[in-house]
Amino acid sequence: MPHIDNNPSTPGKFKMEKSPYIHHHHRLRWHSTPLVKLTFWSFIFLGLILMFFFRSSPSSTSSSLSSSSSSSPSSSSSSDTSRRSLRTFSWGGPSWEKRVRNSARVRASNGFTVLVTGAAGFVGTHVSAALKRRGDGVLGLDNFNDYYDPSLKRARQALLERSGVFIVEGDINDQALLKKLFEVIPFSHVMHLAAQAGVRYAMQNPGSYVHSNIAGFVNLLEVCKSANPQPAIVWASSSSVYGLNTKVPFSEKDRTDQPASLYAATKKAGEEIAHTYNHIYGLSLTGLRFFTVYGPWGRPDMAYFFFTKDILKGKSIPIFEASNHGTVARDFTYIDDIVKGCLGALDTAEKSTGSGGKKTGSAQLRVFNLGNTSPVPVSDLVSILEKLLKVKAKRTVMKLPRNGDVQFTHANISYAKRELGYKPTTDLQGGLKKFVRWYLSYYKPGGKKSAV
Ligand SMILES: O=C(O)[C@H]1O[C@H](OP(=O)(O)OP(=O)(O)OC[C@H]2O[C@@H](n3ccc(=O)[nH]c3=O)[C@H](O)[C@@H]2O)[C@H](O)[C@@H](O)[C@@H]1O
Repeated sequence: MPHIDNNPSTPGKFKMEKSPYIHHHHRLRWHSTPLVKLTFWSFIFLGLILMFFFRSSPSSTSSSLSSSSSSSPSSSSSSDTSRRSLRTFSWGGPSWEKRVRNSARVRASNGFTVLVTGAAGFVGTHVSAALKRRGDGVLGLDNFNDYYDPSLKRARQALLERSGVFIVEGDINDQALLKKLFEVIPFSHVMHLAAQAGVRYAMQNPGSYVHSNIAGFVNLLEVCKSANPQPAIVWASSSSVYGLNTKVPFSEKDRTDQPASLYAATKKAGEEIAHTYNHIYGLSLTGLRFFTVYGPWGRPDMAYFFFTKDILKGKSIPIFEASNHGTVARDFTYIDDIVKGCLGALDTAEKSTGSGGKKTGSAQLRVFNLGNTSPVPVSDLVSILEKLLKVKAKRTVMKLPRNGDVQFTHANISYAKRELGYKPTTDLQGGLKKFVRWYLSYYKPGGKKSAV
């Protein structure tokens, strides 16, 4: 976030700081020249305007930022980022508070009160809807950034609204907003899914990953540790933390100190940060390492999604392969299975132990793989899509770019099975069938929506 201190110092500022105190006689000299006086006061005036501009973002506004580009992640620029940083959100007031309370109202006996960050995102929408369906109180939070087409996020929001879930518009970096939410609702759980996602985009906009996945996460944990009662937190880590690990299938005990992308490094940092907050403040924390989640209402920046769009358009699709024609594969995991894993993690999360910002005993700290245990080569993913779409893809085989991608992922899920009762039941063929059905109805030719 741009800060007033980050503005380059002006010559006037420099003179202001140095001259009056260190070289007193110089100060007298400049004040004798009208031109110097004019320049001096112009800088003061400019400085005041700048100060007013930055300070006038009220505390009820947040620094959005997290991300990036317009519809395509590749079109971002630093000016985009700073423009977004100044985006404001309005929140507060009696009718806003009423919507917050209604949304968070628990309907089932022993139901939870869950704050879902990233609720307009792919996983966030599905998890919020599932929690609401079973009678938990759910409040969403999302900054609706334009990393990918925000109209899809708005459509998900409308979907949730119909089931009674209100999404507060704001950023996880906005401490005043988070504090306010905890003042209004004593959340029993936080499902933290807000993040800057995407492996390859991290090379174009590294700051957005640090801002959302590290600074935003720390800000959220700061508010949670001071809340009374402290909530239990379940949050999204990533299969990418295994990085260059070659031992398969990936087990939670394997090394995760060789991330291949900044994205992976920020998720790994999140796991270490979780350890710290658990250790110092007694926060109950569960990290879920998602393995390439796909399905209806998915993310347009992911391969299965834009392959579908491009196959339908007759545009060629780049299929990555490793050196020596090595297969690139992913343990694609269907959204409904991931949702079950998220609910299982919430249901088995123990209470945090801290109070008044102080730890009173040890608390639960867990990390689970949520995968499908069945890696599929990317070329097979394309073949399945061709059959479902009844269109032949124009394939362009390319070398796996050296920008963060790993060659394969494969989850060992026995720990999640034992502790969370996690058992994926949808294979890639069945899951893509549901995705394609959704895609075709959402982006109906002649319909209102156009594929991003
Ligand atoms: O499992 C995870 O933790 C991660 O899964 C995905 O990352 P990724 O597996 O790279 O998903 P895609 O970008 O959809 O790529 C899927 C596969 O298609 C390949 N691909 C991608 C893009 C492309 O143009 N061509 C291509 O062959 C990739 O190498 C990869 O093997 C998500 O984008 C991340 O946010 C998430 O954290």
